[in-house]
Amino acid sequence: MEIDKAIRDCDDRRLKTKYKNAIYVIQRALALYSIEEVAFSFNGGKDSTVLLHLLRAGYFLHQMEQGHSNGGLSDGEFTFPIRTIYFETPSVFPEINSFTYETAASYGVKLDIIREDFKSGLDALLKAKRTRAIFLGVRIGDPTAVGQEQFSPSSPGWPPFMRVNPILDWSYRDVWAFLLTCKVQYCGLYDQGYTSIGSINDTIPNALLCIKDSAVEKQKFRPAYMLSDGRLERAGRARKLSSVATCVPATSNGLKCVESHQGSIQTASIVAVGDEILYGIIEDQLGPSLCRKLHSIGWLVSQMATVRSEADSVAEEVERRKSMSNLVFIYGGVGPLHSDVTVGGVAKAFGVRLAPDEEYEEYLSHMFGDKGTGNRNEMAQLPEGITELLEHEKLPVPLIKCHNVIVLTATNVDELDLQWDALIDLRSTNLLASTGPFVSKHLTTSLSDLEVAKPLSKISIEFPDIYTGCYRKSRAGPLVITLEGKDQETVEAAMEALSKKLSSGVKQISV
Ligand SMILES: Cc1cc2nc3c(=O)[nH]c(=O)nc-3n(C[C@H](O)[C@H](O)[C@H](O)COP(=O)(O)O)c2cc1C
Ligand SMILES: Nc1ncnc2c1ncn2[C@@H]1O[C@H](COP(=O)(O)OP(=O)(O)OP(=O)(O)O)[C@@H](O)[C@H]1O
Ligand SMILES: [Mg+2]
Repeated sequence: MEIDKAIRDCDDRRLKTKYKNAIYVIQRALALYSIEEVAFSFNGGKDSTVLLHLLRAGYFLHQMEQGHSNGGLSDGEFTFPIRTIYFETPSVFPEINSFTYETAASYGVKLDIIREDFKSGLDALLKAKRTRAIFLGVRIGDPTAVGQEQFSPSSPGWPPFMRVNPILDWSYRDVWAFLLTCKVQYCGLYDQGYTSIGSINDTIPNALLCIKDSAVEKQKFRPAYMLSDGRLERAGRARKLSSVATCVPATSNGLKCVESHQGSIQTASIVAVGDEILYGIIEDQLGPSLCRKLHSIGWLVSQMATVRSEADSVAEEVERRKSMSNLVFIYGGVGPLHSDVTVGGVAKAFGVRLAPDEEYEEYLSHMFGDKGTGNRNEMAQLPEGITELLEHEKLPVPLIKCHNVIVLTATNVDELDLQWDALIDLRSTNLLASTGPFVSKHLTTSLSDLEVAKPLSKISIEFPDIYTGCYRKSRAGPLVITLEGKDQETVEAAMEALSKKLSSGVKQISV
């Protein structure tokens, strides 16, 4: 088998180890699932090209182990036995598309073409054919790899199958070492400076490979394998635009909108991460405290959510909130433990990967001294290209800000106070500018909800800038009505009008 031979004959020890481990994962998958139950997701990209050849080798070696002396293939037989799916979209690069078809034809791969989005396509596939595991060319640097292992069940909300990622731990360099050592064909775009390929709408050649030659009019690029720092593999990929970005005037840096807002309403979302809160083992104290703090500076907290300690859950919530609020605060799940998935989830929400941050690492080594282990380095992995460190003399380690998402590391209210004071103090960033405090008026009444409903709704119509809210401490107790707004006179006028409407059973309380 030519791939296996090329690796055996080469003297790149690192590549040999990577190959051996990937083949091991493939063989375990083929032992766990029957050949009819597995599928390979192939799209002509460099990573899936690597995987195609690894699967060919892995299947061959698996067959040899099963006692087929020729790897189960009779002479001249070229049929690749694993069902192969390709999601073909109108925005695919024509070069990628033709490479996918041509490669499939060369290696006897029968392609199942799917022309739906990933989720619906997989749903239909699973309904039509029993598929328990899908091989993917996902690697650790990909935004989508956050939280994944070599065998990872599909995410909540996705059809159920096992994602098998044999090259998860391969670096950019490993991918090119493999393709060049095995002398296999790859898509021609990689020779034109493309280093990671999405769609024609979001991918350009990697500027780091640009050959600056003023004599030549058209820009030229070096081949992808010449990119020396694999962490910059995705530099030619545009950031994904959020589908709900219209809700607030979000800008590309997500923060311009927070600049000067005296009298206007700024909104914040709060996300707590922790299975313990959801199990009822501990009570979240930071959320309510943060609500009070934000309210005191005139911000509106539009949502407070608690999510599981799971990168996908964090990513989903942050993705939704970041485009609907001016700022998102997230806490819990920050650190080196297995359950500390918050920073990874934030990276995933923005479609970037985690990469080592030397400055942050420096802070951590000051803090932990020599006690650090490899885990400490993991803590210094931050969302690449979007992280700003918020430094303040009161903070031993800066806070992490990714566009409009702030990761708080506080574990109790005292620590939160400290971090809040630092954020307020960071005047240069104008992050948490006060938008003018809310003015609140409360009144209690012994009237029933039915009696109050109509007058109160009239007030909301007459005073559209005023928030009206009601609550009771018990079903039998009095009803407390709150009117709140930014303008003292309007709030007072609304309160007077309401008091008149509720002429009996009313007692105004001081604020
Ligand atoms: C076969 C297959 C299975 C996938 N399963 C999941 C999944 O379980 N969870 C998820 O969030 N995304 C899943 N995805 C989507 C990928 O994570 C990712 O969004 C996609 O490959 C696009 O990557 P790109 O943005 O790097 O081009 C799956 C994609 C494919 C092709
Ligand atoms: N349109 C698609 N059809 C089938 N599989 C896909 C598709 N898009 C992504 N995948 C799967 O997801 C994996 C990761 O995609 P990704 O774009 O990161 O890698 P790639 O396309 O192989 O290489 P590159 O990073 O250079 O684009 C692919 O290797 C493939 O297994
Ligand atoms: Mg790709």
